[in-house]
Amino acid sequence: MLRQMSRFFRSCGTRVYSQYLNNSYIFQDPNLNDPPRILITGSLGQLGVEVARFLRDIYGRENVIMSDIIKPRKEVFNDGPYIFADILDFKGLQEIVVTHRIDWLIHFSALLSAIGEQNVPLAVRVNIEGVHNVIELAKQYKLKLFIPSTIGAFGPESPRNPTPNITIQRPKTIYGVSKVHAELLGEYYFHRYGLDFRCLRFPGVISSDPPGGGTTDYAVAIFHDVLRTGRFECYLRPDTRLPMMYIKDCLRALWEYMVTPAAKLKRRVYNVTAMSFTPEELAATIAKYVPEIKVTYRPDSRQQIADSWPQVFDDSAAREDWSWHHKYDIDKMVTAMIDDIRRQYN
Ligand SMILES: NC(=O)C1=CN([C@@H]2O[C@H](COP(=O)(O)OP(=O)(O)OC[C@H]3O[C@@H](n4cnc5c(N)ncnc54)[C@H](O)[C@@H]3O)[C@@H](O)[C@H]2O)C=CC1
Ligand SMILES: CC(=O)[C@H](N)C(=O)O
Repeated sequence: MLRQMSRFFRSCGTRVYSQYLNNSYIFQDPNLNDPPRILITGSLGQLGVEVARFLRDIYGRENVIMSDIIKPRKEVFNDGPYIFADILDFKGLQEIVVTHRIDWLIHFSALLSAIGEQNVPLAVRVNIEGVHNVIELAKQYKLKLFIPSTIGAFGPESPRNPTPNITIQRPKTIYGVSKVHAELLGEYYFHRYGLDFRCLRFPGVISSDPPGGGTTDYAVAIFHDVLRTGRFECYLRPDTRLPMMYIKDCLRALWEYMVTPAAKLKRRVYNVTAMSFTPEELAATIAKYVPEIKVTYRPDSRQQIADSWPQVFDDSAAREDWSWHHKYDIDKMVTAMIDDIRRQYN
């Protein structure tokens, strides 16, 4: 149904289609008549599956190629092009870009903050060598390159409330170090070679898909546990405030940023966010809909990571330069998540 609507609106022209997608906000996407061919690396993770679905609805199923090193679920495999791509294999990536005539590269492959600390050498390879490969590839084939960064690119010496777009960045995880590296390398390639590098620093992203080993994952796990059992044991202290965003805002931020004309961008790396809350505040909001909820707290090593991250993220530069605005606050996100997860379990 969504696909049929998308086709209908697309046939009406850019303006109408964009209005339909954004509801109240008309966003001009000049790519609709000649859709880009998009490769997503690490596409079987929490964000990749959703981003692929979102972009396929806009640009057509065949134009968005999902890739990863793991075997896809049947539904993912049947939903559109899926190929094996190891981001450590430069020649293999070259072959994919050439064979599939890729225009945009969305680079999601990474080891997240908590899992990265458990295997630093692998995180260095995937998060740093992987970026070297995709950035060279993007330069060689003149691709538009999106690499997400994170609130984890800041550290204890950064101002935490709020954390501005430009400030001191001394992260204390290999994940954060690798993301600062990607931000700086991307900016360098933009200035030195004119590479169309784009990077958003996302906060914790909340969706019903399983997260990949981060510090903000509690805000996803709590919904699954509470809706199944009524209970949740949180690995962060109840007062740990972190910036967050619902998946639908994340998808729209990524797309709106990708189609913003280069002339409007005053920088290549932007903070984006939607809300900030603590586990205690999240539990209280869920309790409005699931009154029997019982949450206990047992902080582990992820507490130290969270304590070094921003509490409130200042994304005013994105709001000024390309009109970024979120639509989901904590209440709207909680009701959407409860609906999403109830549908999954029914
Ligand atoms: N989920 C979140 O809350 C946030 C995510 N991000 C960034 O967004 C991107 C995607 O995040 P998620 O989907 O949550 O991560 P995830 O951990 O769920 O997925 C990462 C994917 O990378 C793949 N991968 C690992 N090694 C690979 C290799 N050698 N070659 C190809 N693929 C490989 C994995 O198989 C996995 O499917 C990451 O770069 C992450 O840093 C940034 C901020 C917040
Ligand atoms: C905020 C992120 O980058 C990620 N979800 C993590 O917690 O590692």
